[in-house]
Amino acid sequence: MSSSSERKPLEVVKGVNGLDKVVLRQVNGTSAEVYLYGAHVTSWKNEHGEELLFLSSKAIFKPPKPIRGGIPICFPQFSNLGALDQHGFARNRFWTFDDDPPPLPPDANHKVITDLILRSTIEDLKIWPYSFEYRLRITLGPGGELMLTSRIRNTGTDGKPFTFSFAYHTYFSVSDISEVRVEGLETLDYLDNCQKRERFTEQGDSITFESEVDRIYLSTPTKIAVMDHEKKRTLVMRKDGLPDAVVWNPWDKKAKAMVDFGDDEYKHMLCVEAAAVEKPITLKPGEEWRGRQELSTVNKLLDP
Ligand SMILES: O=P(O)(O)OC[C@H]1O[C@H](O)[C@H](O)[C@@H](O)[C@@H]1O
Repeated sequence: MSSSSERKPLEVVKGVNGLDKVVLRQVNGTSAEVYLYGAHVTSWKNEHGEELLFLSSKAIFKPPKPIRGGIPICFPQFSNLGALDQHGFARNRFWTFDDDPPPLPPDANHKVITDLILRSTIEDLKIWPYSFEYRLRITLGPGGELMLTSRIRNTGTDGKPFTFSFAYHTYFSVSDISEVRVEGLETLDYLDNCQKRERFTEQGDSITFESEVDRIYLSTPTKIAVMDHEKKRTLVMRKDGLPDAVVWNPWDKKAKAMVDFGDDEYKHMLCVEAAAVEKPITLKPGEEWRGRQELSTVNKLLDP
């Protein structure tokens, strides 16, 4: 077993079914992994090696099926809000290393960074007739904070603008969904996918879970906290350029209906998805959009 000092901060290895993945490691023992397939983060571990993201034991690492868990990228369409397949095609594509990354920020020296890139292909243009370049920067900070920064540019030369919706579809690992509380979404309006996507207002002082939840919270604060009572741990999401937040737990019935999801796994996961849904983003040729989320943990329950 190589010691942490020998293990490289950034390494490309073969993952499940021989799919390439990038492993990012910090000296404090934190780590993250991202598959080139879907630019899909599948692991984010704290300094004790505890996994903070949920990955289904039945996840199918076989294109074109998206990986169930981790952080799927929903682009250029969230859910069924458009003519494409559910959540668009970015999560079903092989991304490449951005071999010409933009210059690193001045404070990069203690961060581990990898850039992945997706460009429109001839095939993609048939289903979504817009040229784009999508750069995803994944950063593991010195304290183990995990940051995803998406830069999406309209590279079209035909003068055509394009419009897209987007989400980082983050699956958090939780001890017991009935012991989880979400802070930061109180009093907000949401669209309830379990009630024909009708608009409601959140009444609770925090969100708890006793049944299926599938809500698009609108114009949310930049910080959302997921409290795991059993672990006495708070998962903190900070986001920028992503005004909405989707909260999803399939509960028992939907769990049983998903082949790539264990019947009881709904008890140990919660999706909180930084998103741009209510107001899709329009880019003219040459324009670039940036959407960022940073995940971190606090080893206590933050006061409401
Ligand atoms: O099964 P998927 O295509 O990955 O979608 C999984 C879930 O994603 C989001 O959370 C949507 O709000 C849900 O309605 C959907 O069921």
